[in-house]
Order: sequence, then C-alpha cells, then structure tokens
Amino acid sequence: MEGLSFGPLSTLPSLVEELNPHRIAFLTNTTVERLWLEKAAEGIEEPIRIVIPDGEEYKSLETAVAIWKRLQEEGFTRKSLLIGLGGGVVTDIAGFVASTYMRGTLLGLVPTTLLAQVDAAIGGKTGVNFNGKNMIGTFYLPNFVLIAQETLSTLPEEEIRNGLGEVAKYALLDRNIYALTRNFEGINETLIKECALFKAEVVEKDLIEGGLRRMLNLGHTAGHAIEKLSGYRIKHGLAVSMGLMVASKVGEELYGFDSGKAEELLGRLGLPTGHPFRAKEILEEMRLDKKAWYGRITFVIPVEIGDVVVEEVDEAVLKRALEATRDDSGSCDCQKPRGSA
Ligand SMILES: NC(=O)c1ccc[n+]([C@@H]2O[C@H](COP(=O)([O-])OP(=O)(O)OC[C@H]3O[C@@H](n4cnc5c(N)ncnc54)[C@H](O)[C@@H]3O)[C@@H](O)[C@H]2O)c1
Ligand SMILES: O=C(O)C(=O)C[C@@H](O)[C@H](O)[C@H](O)COP(=O)(O)O
Ligand SMILES: [Zn+2]
Repeated sequence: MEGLSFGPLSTLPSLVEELNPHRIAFLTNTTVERLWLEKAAEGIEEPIRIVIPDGEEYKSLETAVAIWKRLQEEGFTRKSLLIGLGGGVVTDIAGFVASTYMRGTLLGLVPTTLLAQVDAAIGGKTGVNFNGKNMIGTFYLPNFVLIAQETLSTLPEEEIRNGLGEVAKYALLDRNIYALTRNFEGINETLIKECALFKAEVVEKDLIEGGLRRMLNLGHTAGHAIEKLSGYRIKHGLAVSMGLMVASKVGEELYGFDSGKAEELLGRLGLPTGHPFRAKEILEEMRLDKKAWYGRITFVIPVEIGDVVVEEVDEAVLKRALEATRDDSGSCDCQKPRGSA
C-alpha cells in the first residue's frame, strides 16, 4: 500500500513536508497526548492540537462534530493535514473527520497501539459507532501511515493482548502468519510487519469490500455483537477473539475445520475462547451486521488454516456454535468493567 512506512517518530516531519500542507493538526486522546504528542510534534511547525477523551464511547458523531467545529475555527482547508495519533479509536475518527470535512482533507495516521498498527490504521475504513459498531463511516485512504514501534513501549500488557485478537485473525487467514505464531513468545517487529503488509495487500485488491476484503471481518460478526452487548467493556480485540472461536465452530460443523487449532492458537496468545452471552442475544445483534446485505446473516467461515469462505449461515448452525462457545462461569476476565483490576 502506498504511504505505509515503518520507522521512528523522528521520520514524521519528512512525511509531512512531502505533502506541503497549508496547516497541520494533531488529533489524539488524553492518554496519548500525555505520552507521545510532544515527541510526535518535534520538528513540526505550530501544529493545532485537538485532544478528545479516551474511550470507545467517544468514537461518536458528537466527537466528530466537535472536531469539525474546531477545524473550521482554525481555518483548516482541503490542503490542511490532519494527523491521527493514537489507537484505533483515534485513527477511525481521524479518518472519518478528514474524509468528510470539506469533502476531504489530507490525512496521516500514526497508530500507537498494537491493534492499530496491525489493523485499524491500515486500509482506509473510517467510522464512528451509531447504535452499533462503525455504523456511520467512509472508505478513505490516508496519505501516509507511520508505524513507529517505539510508541508500543508505553502500551499496557492488556492492550498488547487486545491487539493480539486481530493478530490471531490474520493467523487463521494466512499460513505464513500462523507459522510465525507457532512459537509465540511475545510480539515482535516481524509479526507486526507481516500482519500490516497482509492487510495492505488485501485492501489494495479490494478497497471497498466488494469481495476479497470481506475475509478481514473474520470473527467480527459475532465479535461486534459481543462488543456492543458488553456496552464496549469487552475490548475490540478480545471480542474478535471470542468471535473467532464462534466462527471456528461454524467452520467445524460446515466444513470439518479443526476448531481445536483455533483454540490452541488463541491459548498460545493468551486470548479468550468463550463469550459470556446467551445465543439469542448475540443472534439478535448479528442480524444488524453490515454484511447482512439482504437481511440474512453472512459469516466468514474458516475451512482450514489460510482459507475461508464467506456465506450465509443458517441460524440453527450459528446457535449451536454460540452455545458451544459460551462461558458463563464468570471467570472470563473480559466481563470486568473498564478500569477495574
Ligand atoms: N478501521 C479499521 O480497519 C479497524 C480495524 C480494527 C479495529 N478498528 C477499531 O479500532 C478500535 C480499537 O482500537 P484500539 O484497540 O487501539 O483501542 P483504543 O484506541 O481505545 O486504544 C486502547 C487504549 O490504549 C491507549 N493507548 C493508545 N496508545 C497508547 C500508548 N502508546 N501507550 C499507552 N496507552 C496507549 C488508549 O488511550 C486507550 O486507552 C475499535 O473502535 C475498532 O472498531 C478499526
Ligand atoms: O479493514 C477491514 O476490512 C476489517 O474488517 C478490519 C476489522 O478488523 C475492523 O474491525 C473493521 O472496522 C470491521 O469492519 P466493519 O465494516 O464491520 O466495521
Ligand atoms: Zn477488527
């Protein structure tokens, strides 16, 4: 993908200069402002600093409105550059705002979570939640994405684990990435690069999700439903992990996929394999999924490691997979409210 680079934060000014922007604004959140904004802004002349509260609940139209207002007050134009510095919440909103403000401004993304470095900042899906995950959004490719791994040095362990949920998705989609996770001892540069490049390659072939790109939604049909049902207390990557297990059970029933392989993979990465909800609740939410183009639930189904199909699935099959993967023991750490120990 054009514009995808791996390097230290100190390379940001040269990426910015190439675009010759009229004005420059950083969009970040309160946490990342404190940890990384000064360093990211070094060598960039008088950037505007827009800081939003931290949390998935702020990935909203209200936040977008506040940012649009601020950009207007600052005299931002179509030749101005918005730089999203943060995790997936910030990069998703930055993309959405940049794509809609004056029908499109320059956009740069500097992802600072594992999840955003391997997934959210790549591929041009932007959006906000609106009675459901990412219900309002656009496809809008950034002018650059800078993956600066130094930013992960301040990332809490639980956020690394969150990012591993998407890494596990790639491992089921791609044999090479699966092989890299075989002796997993922690996240490393190669794994991040391979995941990012895998996604970039898929998106290059199918930006607007007409076909091939739909595979990247593996684990997300149930995952998004679980995330929403939890009131966003279950983090995206962990919800995806639970969704991967549901999809794997569907694959087992329909295609003989060995769901034990998925369970092992998730175990190796320290990810949850069970979800805490009733099948009926999840099914209701899944009917609203974006892939239900004609009103029926469509699923990305693993057939074997490195191979998936995308097709409508009978609700009885889904119900069995959801029941088989339910963990109502209360032991599931994913049920803890945000911020609790
Ligand atoms: N557009 C896409 O293709 C795509 C792909 C995957 C996920 N997403 C979206 O991404 C979002 C999840 O992203 P996320 O997991 O990065 O969540 P997030 O943006 O909420 O970040 C997680 C936490 O890490 C903190 N943080 C960020 N960088 C940090 C750093 N370097 N050091 C310490 N703390 C840091 C944040 O402040 C936040 O508290 C979801 O909304 C999901 O829907 C989008
Ligand atoms: O980029 C994609 O395409 C993906 O599906 C990546 C997912 O990890 C991501 O969570 C995406 O936002 C989900 O897509 P959505 O269209 O269902 O919101
Ligand atoms: Zn995702």
